[in-house]
Amino acid sequence: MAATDPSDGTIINAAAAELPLFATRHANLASADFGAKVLDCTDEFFAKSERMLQASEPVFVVGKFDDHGKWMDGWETRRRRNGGHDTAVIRLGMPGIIKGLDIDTSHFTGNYPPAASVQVCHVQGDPDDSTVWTELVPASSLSGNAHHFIDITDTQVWTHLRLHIYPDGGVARLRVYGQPACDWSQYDADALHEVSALHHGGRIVAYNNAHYGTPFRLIMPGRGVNMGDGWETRRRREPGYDWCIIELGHAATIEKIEIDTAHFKGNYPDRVSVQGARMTASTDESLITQAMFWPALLAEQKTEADAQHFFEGNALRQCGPVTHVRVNMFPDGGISRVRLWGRLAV
Ligand SMILES: NC(=O)NC(NC(N)=O)C(=O)[O-]
Repeated sequence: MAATDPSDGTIINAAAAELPLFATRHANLASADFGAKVLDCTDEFFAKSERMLQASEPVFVVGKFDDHGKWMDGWETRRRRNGGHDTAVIRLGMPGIIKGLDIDTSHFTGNYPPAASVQVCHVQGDPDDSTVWTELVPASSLSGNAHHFIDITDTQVWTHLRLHIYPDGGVARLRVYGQPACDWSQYDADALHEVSALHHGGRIVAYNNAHYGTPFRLIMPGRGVNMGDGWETRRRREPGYDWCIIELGHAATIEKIEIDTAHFKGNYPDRVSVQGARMTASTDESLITQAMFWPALLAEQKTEADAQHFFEGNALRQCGPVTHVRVNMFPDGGISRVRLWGRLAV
């Protein structure tokens, strides 16, 4: 099936498409890893709705059956005989602005739903009968055993989704890519905060290369689980170095930096450095053009394999409040996590 331009919201069949930009730059807010949960669903006879939120890629296990029928890796309802359609209500792991969706019907061939739609809401706590739902994706055709990437241009913060499938069937994974929102008014303005963290609104803006791994994992909570859980570039065969730009969730004066090379042993960078900049606009284009002047926050430092490196005090150069940082790896390699703690700037 031919891929079509996602900018008009057209659904794309992944079999013919590269991953869209939103899926490479944003975290999946509907991932069980972040605490996303299915709160309610009309039916889950064949396969539990919670499987739809697993971070792992869906699998098909030949010959695996349970008491209900064929074991399927996703959410699957029974065949409806009396009209109506199935729904599932999902609480996102973090409230956020949704940039794109993937309704993934991988391995559902004779039992995928022919259409789906998505509604969203923003509520304190969980939705109830009085909740007003807003349509995010109108009823759209699905095909079997395929990704359906849907570009979203909305700017509001949402807490929950309601997935409708028409009339019934199976969805392997629902992925909701977006930018977590952080309400800084709830935080102590004088304390030190991890301003680069994903859950604090940190964002990977750009990088020169990410042949292996996924750069947004750099700003995830916790330590990496394996070498795939981080940012890794291809082997550099020409002069230069690799870099990645992180937009902080809040402008801050940086007091502490962590570079964690967990699991990178034969491919950790020889050296790292960090630069900072205060930007007025946050579009990718303006960053690239303004990137001529990036004062050093952390001069080049030798790194070690599979280790956390902490830099604070005199190890850091002060350059005032920054909104963005640029992490450099010399000449190339892999980093699992980057964390920057700072005092919030006004
Ligand atoms: N072979 C099947 O998958 N059949 C049924 N589904 C499961 N999971 O057994 C069905 O009717 O959709």
